[in-house]
Amino acid sequence: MSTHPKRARFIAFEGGEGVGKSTQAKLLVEALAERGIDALLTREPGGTTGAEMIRKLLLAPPGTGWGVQAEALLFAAARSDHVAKAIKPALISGSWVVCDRFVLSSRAYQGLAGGLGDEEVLALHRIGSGGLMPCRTLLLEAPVDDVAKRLRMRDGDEADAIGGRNERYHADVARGFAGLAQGDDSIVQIDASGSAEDVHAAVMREVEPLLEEAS
Ligand SMILES: Nc1ncnc2c1ncn2[C@@H]1O[C@H](COP(=O)(O)OP(=O)(O)OP(=O)(O)O)[C@@H](O)[C@H]1O
Ligand SMILES: Cc1cn([C@H]2C[C@H](O)[C@@H](COP(=O)(O)O)O2)c(=O)[nH]c1=O
Repeated sequence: MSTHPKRARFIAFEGGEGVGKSTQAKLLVEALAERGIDALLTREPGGTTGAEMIRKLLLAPPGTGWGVQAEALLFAAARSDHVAKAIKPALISGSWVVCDRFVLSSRAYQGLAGGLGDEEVLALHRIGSGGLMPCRTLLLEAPVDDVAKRLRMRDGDEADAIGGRNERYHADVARGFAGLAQGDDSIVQIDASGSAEDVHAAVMREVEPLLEEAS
C-alpha cells in the first residue's frame, strides 16, 4: 500500500501545442509513484466521461465551429465536471493531481489570444469550478521551430480545430502565457527546449520543495 502525503498537491502543466506537457506530466507521476505518492494523471479538456465528450465537440466542432464565447463556456463546463468529479475527490482522498492543462490555457487561448478577456475567463472559472487554482503551474516554453519539428514527427500534417489555428494566434497564446506568469508566484516558467530527461530534471527541481512540505 502506498503512503499518502499529509498534504495533497495539485500541479498543472501548461504551454503551447506540442511543447511536451503530456510527456512531462507522465514522467512526474512516475517519479511521484517511485516516492510512494499516489497521483491522479489527468488532462483538459477531459478527465471525466462528460468532459471527454465536450473535448470532441471542441477539437472537432460541428458545422461552422464555435464563437469564442461558446468555446470558453464549453471549456469552463468541461472543467467544472472535471473538478467536481475527479480533481476535488482525488485531493480530498489525499492523492496528488497532475493535470495536462488547466485554467491558464483558457486564460491564454480564449481570454487573450481569442480576445474574450482575462476577467471574463476567471469569472466563468469562479462560477464553474469555485475558482480552484493549482498549487503550482509548470509553464513549458520552447522555440517555435523546435516544437514544430516535434509536432511534425508526432502528427504529420494533422491538427485539431484549435491547434490548426494560424501562427499569429499561437504567438498570441505564447505571449499570453508568458504575460500571465509575470507577477504570479504559483506559475514557474521552464525551458522545455532540451531533451525530455533534461526537462524532467528541471520539473523535479520545482516539485522538490512541495515534496518536502508534504512529507
Ligand atoms: N523534450 C523533448 N524533446 C524532443 N521531443 C519531445 C520532448 N518532449 C516531448 N517530445 C515529443 O514531442 C511530441 C509532443 O510531446 P507531447 O505530446 O508531450 O506534447 P504536448 O505539449 O502534450 O502536446 P499537445 O499540446 O498536443 O497536447 C511527442 O511526440 C513527444 O514524444
Ligand atoms: C484546456 C484548454 C485547452 N485549449 C486548447 C489547447 C489545445 O489546442 C487543445 C487541447 O488539446 P491538447 O491535446 O492538450 O493540446 O485545446 C484551449 O483552447 N483552452 C483550454 O482551456
